Amino acid sequence: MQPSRPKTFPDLTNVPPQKRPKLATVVNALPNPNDFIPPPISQVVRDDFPPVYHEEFLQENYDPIDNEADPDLIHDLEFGDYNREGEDLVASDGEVLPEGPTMTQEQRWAGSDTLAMPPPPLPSSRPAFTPLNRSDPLNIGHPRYGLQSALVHAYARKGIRTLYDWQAKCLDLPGLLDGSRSVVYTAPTSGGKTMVSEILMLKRVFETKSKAILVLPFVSIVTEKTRHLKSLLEGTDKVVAGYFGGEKQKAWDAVDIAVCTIEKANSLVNTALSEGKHDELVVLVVDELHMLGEDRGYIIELMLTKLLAINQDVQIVGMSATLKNLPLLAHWLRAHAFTCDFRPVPLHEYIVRDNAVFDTAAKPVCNIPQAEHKALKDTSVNALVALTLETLSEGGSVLVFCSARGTCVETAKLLFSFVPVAQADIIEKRIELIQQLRDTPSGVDEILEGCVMKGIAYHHAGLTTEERELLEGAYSDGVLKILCATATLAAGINLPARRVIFRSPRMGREFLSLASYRQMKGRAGRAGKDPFGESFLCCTKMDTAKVNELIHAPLPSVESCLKPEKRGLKRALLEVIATNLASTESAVMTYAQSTLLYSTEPDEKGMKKLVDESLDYLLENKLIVKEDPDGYTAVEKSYVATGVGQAVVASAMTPEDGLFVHAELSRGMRTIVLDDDLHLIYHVTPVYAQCEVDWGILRNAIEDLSESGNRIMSSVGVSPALVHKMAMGATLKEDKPENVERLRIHKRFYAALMLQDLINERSLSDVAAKFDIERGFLQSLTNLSGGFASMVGAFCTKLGWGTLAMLLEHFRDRLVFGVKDDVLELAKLPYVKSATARMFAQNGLKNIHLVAAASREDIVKLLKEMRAGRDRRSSEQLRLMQDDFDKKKADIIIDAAQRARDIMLREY
Ligand SMILES: Nc1ncnc2c1ncn2[C@@H]1O[C@H](COP(=O)(O)OP(=O)(O)OP(=O)(O)O)[C@@H](O)[C@H]1O
Repeated sequence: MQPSRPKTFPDLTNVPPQKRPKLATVVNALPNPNDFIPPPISQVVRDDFPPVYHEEFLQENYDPIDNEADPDLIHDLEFGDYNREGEDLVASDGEVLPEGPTMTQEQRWAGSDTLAMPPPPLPSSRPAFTPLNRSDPLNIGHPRYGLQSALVHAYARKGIRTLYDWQAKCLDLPGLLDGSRSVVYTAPTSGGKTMVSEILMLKRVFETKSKAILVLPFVSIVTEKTRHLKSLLEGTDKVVAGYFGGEKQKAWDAVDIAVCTIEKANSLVNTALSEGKHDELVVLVVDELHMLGEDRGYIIELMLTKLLAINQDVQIVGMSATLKNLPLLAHWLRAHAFTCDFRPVPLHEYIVRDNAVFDTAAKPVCNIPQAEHKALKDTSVNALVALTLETLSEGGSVLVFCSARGTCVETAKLLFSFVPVAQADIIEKRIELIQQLRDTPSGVDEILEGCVMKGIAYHHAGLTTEERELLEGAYSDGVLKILCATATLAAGINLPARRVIFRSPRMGREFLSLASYRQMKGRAGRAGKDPFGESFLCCTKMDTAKVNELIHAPLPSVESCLKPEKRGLKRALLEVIATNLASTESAVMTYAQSTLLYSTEPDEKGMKKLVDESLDYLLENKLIVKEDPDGYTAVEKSYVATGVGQAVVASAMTPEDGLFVHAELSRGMRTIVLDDDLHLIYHVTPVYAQCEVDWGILRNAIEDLSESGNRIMSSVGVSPALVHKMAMGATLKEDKPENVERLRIHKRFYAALMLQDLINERSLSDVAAKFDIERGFLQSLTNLSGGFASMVGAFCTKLGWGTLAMLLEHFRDRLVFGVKDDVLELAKLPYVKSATARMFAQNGLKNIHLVAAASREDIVKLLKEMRAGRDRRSSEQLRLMQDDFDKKKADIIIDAAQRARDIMLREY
């Protein structure tokens, strides 16, 4: 007989691990549409885990400051006298609270993994005790950290009141807090590295009234961090701005903290150098410093080398979770090296093979019983489902890393069959999420919609930015419990999970790299929510040896990418010459000797040869010229950047891309066709977009071109004969430079055709279908083009081609908003995407002034009409919620239009 089952999962979040029911009990108690009851796991994994709870965990995570308005609490923060070094915990009302188990300093230092003790019960309600003492060096309000009260409170609201011991020790290194020494440090993922850099950065910015740059690897992290710092600094006079991609850049003069992608940070440093404003920069923080050794990382090396070469007092703060040759990097950056292996949430790592679970020493831990359900015959699928359900039953969340986008969708669908329906309150939030997904420009996929109802989603680069942001937010808020994702998720924003499961040790066709594996498994364990995190790597027998190698591999040393076989020195030297940092041969050589490359291999002769070869390339391609000494004072010839060389640096292109763009623009200027957008679109289509041409589709597209389209095609060098041949199956080998160039032009033209459709207001989904690509790819192409349009604009401005620069800049906006000229301003309003802007215009709201004067009812009516088709699929409940939401949206739209109108009137 089937056991009677409750309708929902039991909520086990606050139940200590040993008191939780074993997996078998939990799973058997689940409602299951498919009558699936996995047999009991013979030995529950949980039993083997030391229940690691400790005082620090409880204190850091019990957050009395959740209640922002509590005046007593604010008082306590400022005047409290809780002494961490042994005194009692004193409640705000004077009551002395019992002490939990404490860690010795050594235990804290060694990391919490070493501490195993029974968990003290979590009190259901606990009075706010005074956790801070301004004379305690661990207290973030201690004067040595120079944080203003507003900042201390802001951190406290985020749950950070005291520093971890390692953070305080690191900050205590000589010269760090006064900014006179640089530092590079490592700590495991989620170890709290960011806090150290933030204290250093904020202290200096407030004390010196100078600027800081924070360098992060991806746009998503730049936006997340910009938001975080803005909320932290709210109410102070400091301005934070994000610099990335196609965004219009805020003038650096008006900004105190610039949060940048690597490329943008380098551009800011170049601008500061050429304008002689580099002394305004006091701190430069580089997160993920190990990226120095990766493809884009050479720009980090160029940037840091420039700062080292000017001998300015810029404090460099570099951090990473995966750095092996720390001393070498510290030596190069004239910095302290600091390392620690503390992780506030311990991580347990396992390998799963044929339903057997092993620890990293290959010791068997437990067996996952094989279910009889036919969908679970494959042992890796069986393990995936059992491991996922167990964590769900405990109220935890799961990240399932999959090797490809298709596998993400398949995995989500598979889990959908076995995950039960949740409680009503969370269902409501999921319905809201679905509605928001439906409201995105491309709507929501039906599979995703179904999965979301059960708290499952997939996440990969094929989704649009809006979709990904909504899913990420819902996952962080606990509305979604399972994310099936590709590696892009781990590399992007921080979305931790109780349990991380790797469906296989492969990403795409490649075996997992050590760096990716570390980053992905590091997502296990949510600080403040989980007592520990777990990572399960599923593999087959065939993979055993390679998996073993992976989990025991030492970290690779970071190497310079300026080696001649990698990036070389061309861009580096062009930048220092164009920014007047070095002009003579000896100065260029001094700069080259400040690189990581030279620091790693101090071979003067080898470096001289490399410098000479690079200078020859720059001279040959007329990016620099050699000026003779004046015969009186100068003893050395000096190098000067030509107009094109200056333009390449100002636009932040590589010399190769810059030369290509220059050649194309010069040709284009002679034959420019202005009766069709396509020509200008072609020039803002990124030369580096990874766009594979479907030659059959290209052939069809060029057959449909207008007469002016045909002129543009031949003007840029697209050959219909070649397209036809390729569509018939011919190949063009990239073994000759002219073939490489021809392919590059055809790829660029193909991408330009996609962009042309978008700015003529065809929907993302339609264009993606026409060119048979994913919507996410298409969207990232538009974002890249927005960024590239700004680069080409800067290029033209530097060359004095002002009119062309203006035309291209205008296209930047049209690309970003995907609209024709007449509704561009409308599309910039919040919640008004291209289709809504067009709908407004067609219904008489043709400009900002008219929207500003419109009534809430007018706007609500139009918004309702916009989603009329989609509403047919919605339930009554959902429609009512949507009506409410429309009213809020209408108010925001009108308010934004009124503000935009006022600015326009003022400027006029
Ligand atoms: N002293 C502290 N007290 C309490 N929480 C902290 C403290 N320091 C950091 N945290 C919290 O720990 C979590 C992880 O910290 P953080 O993001 O700084 O780690 P990280 O080492 O930079 O991780 P990653 O390698 O993933 O970037 C964050 O939620 C942060 O707010």
